[in-house]
Amino acid sequence: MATPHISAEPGDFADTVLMPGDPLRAKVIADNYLDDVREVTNTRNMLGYTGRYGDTPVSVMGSGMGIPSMSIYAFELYTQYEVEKIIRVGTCGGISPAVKVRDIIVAMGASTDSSVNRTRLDGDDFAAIADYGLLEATVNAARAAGATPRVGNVFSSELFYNPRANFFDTLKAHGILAVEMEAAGLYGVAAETGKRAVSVLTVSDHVVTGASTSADERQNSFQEMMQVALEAAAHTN
Ligand SMILES: O=P(O)(O)O[C@H]1O[C@H](CO)[C@@H](O)[C@H]1O
Ligand SMILES: O=c1cc[nH]c(=O)[nH]1
Repeated sequence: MATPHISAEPGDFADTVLMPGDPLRAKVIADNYLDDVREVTNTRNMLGYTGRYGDTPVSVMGSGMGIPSMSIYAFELYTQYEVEKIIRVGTCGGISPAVKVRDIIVAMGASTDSSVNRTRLDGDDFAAIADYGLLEATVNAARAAGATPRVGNVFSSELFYNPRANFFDTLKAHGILAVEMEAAGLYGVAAETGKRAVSVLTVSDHVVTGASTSADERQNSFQEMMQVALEAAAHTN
């Protein structure tokens, strides 16, 4: 039975779904990392695939950009397709001076200017946090791959082009590692539905220093992040 936004049948998704923002990235992941792959949804071109990573069934599907889009897909995957774990695999802009382009960031928490989680809590603040088991598996997988993951708080911004004066300075002063646009929404949906989530991000550019990655570097760091996310999927109960 399809949902308004996903055309898959019950049982088409694996227990764990990797979600990049870009649906074409989902296709790249499916084509390059999964065996026995089949497309399970393509409504609105938001492509989704299910296959195997080694012995582990894994799905991958685009989330689109921003908390509203991620929230729709995550909610339907958790509540209609028995998905238990979502691993967001995305890009982010570095904020902290401790963070460099190509670094892997694991979002332990996600602050936001979005009101979605306050809506859930009738106006109260909500600490949007990753599932600890997924976080630990992701950090372990990154270390095993020889990377030094940065683990901490990111900011999920409603606006990519944010007009607030001193916006990045304020985030930096509060220890925010990086800015992106979905993690706080994903963590809110996971909490609401009693499911699990983590966000692993590669730093594509540094919004404070102005450093950026070449297309090749972006591709390499994305591949490293994918391996980390897939290993975490394979090693989380
Ligand atoms: O690379 P993805 O996963 O799309 O993530 C980042 O890139 C998009 C903005 O360019 C936003 O979705 C942001 O969160
Ligand atoms: O949301 C994002 C993603 C990458 N870089 C940014 O500056 N913002």
